[in-house]
Amino acid sequence: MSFSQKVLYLKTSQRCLRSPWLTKTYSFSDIVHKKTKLAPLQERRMIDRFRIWAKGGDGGNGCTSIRRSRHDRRGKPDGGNGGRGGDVILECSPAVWDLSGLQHHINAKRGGSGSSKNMIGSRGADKVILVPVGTVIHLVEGELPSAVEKSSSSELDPWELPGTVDIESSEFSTLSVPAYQTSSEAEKKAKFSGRRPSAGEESTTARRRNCASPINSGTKHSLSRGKFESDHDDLSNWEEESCGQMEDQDGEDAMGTECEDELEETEHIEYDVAELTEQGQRIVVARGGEGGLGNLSKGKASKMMPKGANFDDEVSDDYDHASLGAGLPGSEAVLVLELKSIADIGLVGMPNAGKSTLLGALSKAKPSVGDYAFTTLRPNLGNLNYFDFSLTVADIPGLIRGAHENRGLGHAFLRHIERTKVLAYVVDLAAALGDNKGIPPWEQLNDLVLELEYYREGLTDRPSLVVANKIDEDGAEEVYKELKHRVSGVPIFPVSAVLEEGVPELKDGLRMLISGEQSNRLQLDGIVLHQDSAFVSI
Ligand SMILES: Nc1nc2c(ncn2[C@@H]2O[C@H](COP(=O)(O)OP(=O)(O)OP(=O)(O)O)[C@@H](O)[C@H]2O)c(=O)[nH]1
Repeated sequence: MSFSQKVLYLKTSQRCLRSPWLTKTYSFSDIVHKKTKLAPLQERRMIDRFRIWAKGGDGGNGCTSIRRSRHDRRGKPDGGNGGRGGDVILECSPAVWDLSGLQHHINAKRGGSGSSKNMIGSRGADKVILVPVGTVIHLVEGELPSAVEKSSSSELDPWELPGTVDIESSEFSTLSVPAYQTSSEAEKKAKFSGRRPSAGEESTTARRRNCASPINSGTKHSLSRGKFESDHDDLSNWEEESCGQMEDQDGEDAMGTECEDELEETEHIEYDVAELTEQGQRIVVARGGEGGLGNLSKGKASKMMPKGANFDDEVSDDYDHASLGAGLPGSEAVLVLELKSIADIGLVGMPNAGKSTLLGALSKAKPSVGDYAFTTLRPNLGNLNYFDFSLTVADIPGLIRGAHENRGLGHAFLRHIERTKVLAYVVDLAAALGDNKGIPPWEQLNDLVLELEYYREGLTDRPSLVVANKIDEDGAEEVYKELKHRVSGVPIFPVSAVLEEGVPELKDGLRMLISGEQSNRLQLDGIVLHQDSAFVSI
């Protein structure tokens, strides 16, 4: 008996021992491994809220290098600057349906270190994350996201120079950082954007840049300088480098503790700071840190100091040559992404009311249709075309009582309704007919309005109409008459989505709501729930 056969035998015998009710001795092949059948809801639940931690790539370290020759024994500095770290970018793409493909922690690449002969380190690669159309960004920590032009990262200039000698530049985007208050606005911007603050900005608490965000530990970098022998006798050209020799000194010094104290904040979310609504739209959520300066640029930077000021004297404490050479950490941000579909018309209704079938009849969309509840797990979008313009229709997953308390798909679809201009309440005329145990259409409407209002007050306060679906079913005509009797204030369209009957009239009705010719709203006052009905069979 081979080893694997022994293992199988042991497993089988153990299984038999654990199951005393089994009288028959099962051979291994008799044991059927049944795959548990998952409900469709469990299989592909839509993720429309997701928390991410984004971190821009750290800047590469500057290089310290001296180039000597037989004609120049003392040598000249020729260390290149470190490359800028990559950005974390969110890109809007219609190819993505929900936020399930995302990861919680997203890091862009670090910039390359500079090298001798004034060679600049490579720019760290951006991390581009695709998110669906209609993604709204809420900010928990970090800097506000900033929009970028519609261009792919490959088109970005790979030789984009880090701050280098332009240390007084203030052209960087003026992003505000609401959650953390520090001594000056300028320092605050620099701290979170991962850029090197200008000399003026650095004056008081320059070392704080080492704790660029509350997520960073107070890790301090210092450059171990290369040792140069100026009286070297070798007549050939040679170079000595100490590129990227960085030491991480763990443990917190006094300044680190100060930083942490300063940044202690309770979580405070800024809602709706940005949204991605168009294909290709890009937003930078975490910026890469600037690269450190090579010793060539450091020399130039010191020459740019105001006359009379000595570079070393002025900033020796906090902003010395060593720290200039270290790449700055990338900025960090904690965000909550939320998906809210954008559509002109939202089809709202109970499960199985026929919303998906109706969307298919109104547009060329082909959503999945099933005779079980919650066939639709994510909003399906379709285009409703008129001869002169077109509208977007969203089939929003079925709503049940208690959805505002997150029952059923709950908030997963309620938030999608927020971004529709017009509501079409789809009711099933046949829900309570004969043996069907559903609820009558007027009660369906009452529940729908209640759920929307419980979720967010005023959500139903937008132009609406009622689609009385399944008019083709036996007895549905009478229910429709009763419905018209009980519901007032909104137009009601009898429709058979399956047979596409009544669809042209419905299209005209929707058009009038969108154009503003009609602005009826469905309100609870307009629904009569209890009255003597002639339809005892319901
Ligand atoms: N007789 C009849 N049946 C219809 C009509 N419209 C839809 N149905 C049927 O009703 C069932 C549910 O249709 P769907 O379009 O999946 O309903 P839904 O409202 O999208 O359902 P959820 O995805 O659960 O929200 C399917 O079996 C359809 O064939 C109609 O006009 N007449």
